[in-house]
Amino acid sequence: MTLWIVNGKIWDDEAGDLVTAHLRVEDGAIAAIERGGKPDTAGAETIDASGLLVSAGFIDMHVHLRDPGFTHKEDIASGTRSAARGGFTTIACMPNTRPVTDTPETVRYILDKAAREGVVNVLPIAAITKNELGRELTDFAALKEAGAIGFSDDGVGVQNAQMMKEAMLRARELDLPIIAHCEDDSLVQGAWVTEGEFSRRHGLKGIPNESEAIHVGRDVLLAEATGAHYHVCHVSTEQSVRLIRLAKSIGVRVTAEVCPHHLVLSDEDIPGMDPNWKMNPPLRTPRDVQAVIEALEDGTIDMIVTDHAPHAEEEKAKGVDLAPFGIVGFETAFPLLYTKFVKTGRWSLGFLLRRMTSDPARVFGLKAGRLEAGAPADLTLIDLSSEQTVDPASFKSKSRNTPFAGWRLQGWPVRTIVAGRTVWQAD
Ligand SMILES: NC(=O)N[C@@H](CC(=O)O)C(=O)O
Ligand SMILES: [Zn+2]
Ligand SMILES: [Zn+2]
Repeated sequence: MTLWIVNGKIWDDEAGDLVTAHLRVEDGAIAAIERGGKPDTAGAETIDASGLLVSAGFIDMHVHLRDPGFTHKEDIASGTRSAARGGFTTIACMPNTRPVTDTPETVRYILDKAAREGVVNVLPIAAITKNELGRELTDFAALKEAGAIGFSDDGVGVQNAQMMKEAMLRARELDLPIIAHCEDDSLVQGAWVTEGEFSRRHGLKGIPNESEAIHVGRDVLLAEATGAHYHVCHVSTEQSVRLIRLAKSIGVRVTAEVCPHHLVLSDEDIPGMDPNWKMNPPLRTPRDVQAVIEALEDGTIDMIVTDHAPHAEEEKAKGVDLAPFGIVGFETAFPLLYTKFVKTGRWSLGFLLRRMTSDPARVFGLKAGRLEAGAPADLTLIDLSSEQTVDPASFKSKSRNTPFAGWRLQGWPVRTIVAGRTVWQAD
């Protein structure tokens, strides 16, 4: 079956600009990209993308689908629809579910349910330790065999260095990454905001930057010693950036990600005791925000991820001390970054797209993420001129925990295509 997507604009790296192109899709894959001219679409299904950006579908290597076990927050059906609305076509889900994704059965449950009820590609990440308790490693080989693409105890840090070293040795043997949530528990002690202006003004205990960076420092040394691919989750501090930059400069196999909220918000933006501004890692100081932006720009940080972390309204309503950490991310990520960094002239559109498509694909060895013949026809169509106000009530996610409600943003996805099939379209 042939599908043509005609008259769209694609980013051309050589030209450093948008050019008009027509994409021919055959059997779920991109068969050809024709620049300019008028394609012969006779008899084929055709999508007119006039006035729209056509990008490779976004890839998000850090998300929480809450399935199994916390399906009142999100499930695979709602989470993948939320992803599709945000323009994401491949997502990697974290194992802090119930049960924790620490057995081949749970990995298979996720893949089976995603195949039946999901609308985008779902890549399961399995736990490093059983029940994410940090006491005993999971069976990495069996988890890989079942379909896990990497290992993480996201939600908590692996506190024991020997445990982490052993994990890296085993991951190295299987050629899969360790994807680390970096947090030293002994340095955190119940705080919910960073040490900074906000915590001082309100007399709150703060989460110090070292609680993250101390794990990064430890783990790049372990990655150097073991040769494992070590990927740092949601980098938020200047100190972590410095360590990753140093490790990369000496050839350690380290890669890293950053979330939109850590690029756009600092602790000084927190309006008050609002649980929708509570996430882990916390919003850091303006100096840290500058450091992670520069790190993303110079390649120290490889990619953007949302860390989509849905929580139910009644859970977030418990107040800042009791509410769980986390904010939803899929449905605001692109317009937020387009508005804040591309519209303002700081980044080219091509740069933003790369960090959301081909860079995660390169780091994790995925076939998607590129607009080229032979690649899967996972595509996102975006109206770069459309302006909308963020309305959590419109989210496809089951949860609404966002600090961006009411923000006026530009550059909204309008249609998401996975393997040549439209999985979401704006009304
Ligand atoms: N980021 C968060 O604030 N929360 C995540 C856990 C995590 O990513 O560490 C969650 O699962 O809710
Ligand atoms: Zn985490
Ligand atoms: Zn997470």
